[in-house]
Amino acid sequence: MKLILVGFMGSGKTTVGNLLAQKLGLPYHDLDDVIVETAGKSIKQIFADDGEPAFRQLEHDALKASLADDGILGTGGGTPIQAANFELLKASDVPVVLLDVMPETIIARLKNDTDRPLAQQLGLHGLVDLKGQRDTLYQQVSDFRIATDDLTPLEVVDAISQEGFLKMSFGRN
Ligand SMILES: Nc1ncnc2c1ncn2[C@@H]1O[C@H](COP(=O)(O)OP(=O)(O)OP(=O)(O)O)[C@@H](O)[C@H]1O
Ligand SMILES: O=C(O)C1=C[C@@H](O)[C@@H](O)[C@H](O)C1
Ligand SMILES: [Mg+2]
Repeated sequence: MKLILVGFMGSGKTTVGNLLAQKLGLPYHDLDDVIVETAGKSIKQIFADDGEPAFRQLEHDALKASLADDGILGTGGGTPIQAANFELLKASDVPVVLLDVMPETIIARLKNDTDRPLAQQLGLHGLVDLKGQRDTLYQQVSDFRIATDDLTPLEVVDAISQEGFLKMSFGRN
């Protein structure tokens, strides 16, 4: 991989990752999509049938397999929180960018979402607590942080593109 995006649900990893990959002419890989393809069912269905631990094992296997691929990787919101995944991300020499969001932004972006099982289980305020529990790990795993609350997805792409590591990795802007 050339760049990895991490951040909480609704931070924009999938949206921004797709746009960034398009801009750079690189493939985009979304870890949640890799998991769905491998399992042959939706994330919601994996949680319902097999439980969260089974989902986390699939997620770990997908991360390990994907790191060797070329392109941009958008992780799942919980990916860096699992210790083994945190170690994999820290050990890789791929720049990790944290897309950050304030609680109000998460609530605004996910209020009509029905596909994220944790959002359904915890409710919007439970989600905000979960983000608080995860924030330190998101920060520790990442090389660079962007506060996305007041940026459009394209502005987030521009902010990433302006970073030195991107020029180094891609040799262009
Ligand atoms: N910068 C932004 N400004 C406004 N809306 C955004 C922005 N980024 C993402 N969104 C919107 O927020 C919602 C969630 O975005 P997205 O699916 O990209 O998040 P994610 O980080 O991939 O979440 P998950 O971890 O659950 O996969 C989408 O409806 C998307 O259009
Ligand atoms: O934050 C999380 O733990 C999750 C985020 C999504 O991307 C999915 O990976 C799944 O819904 C779990
Ligand atoms: Mg996503």
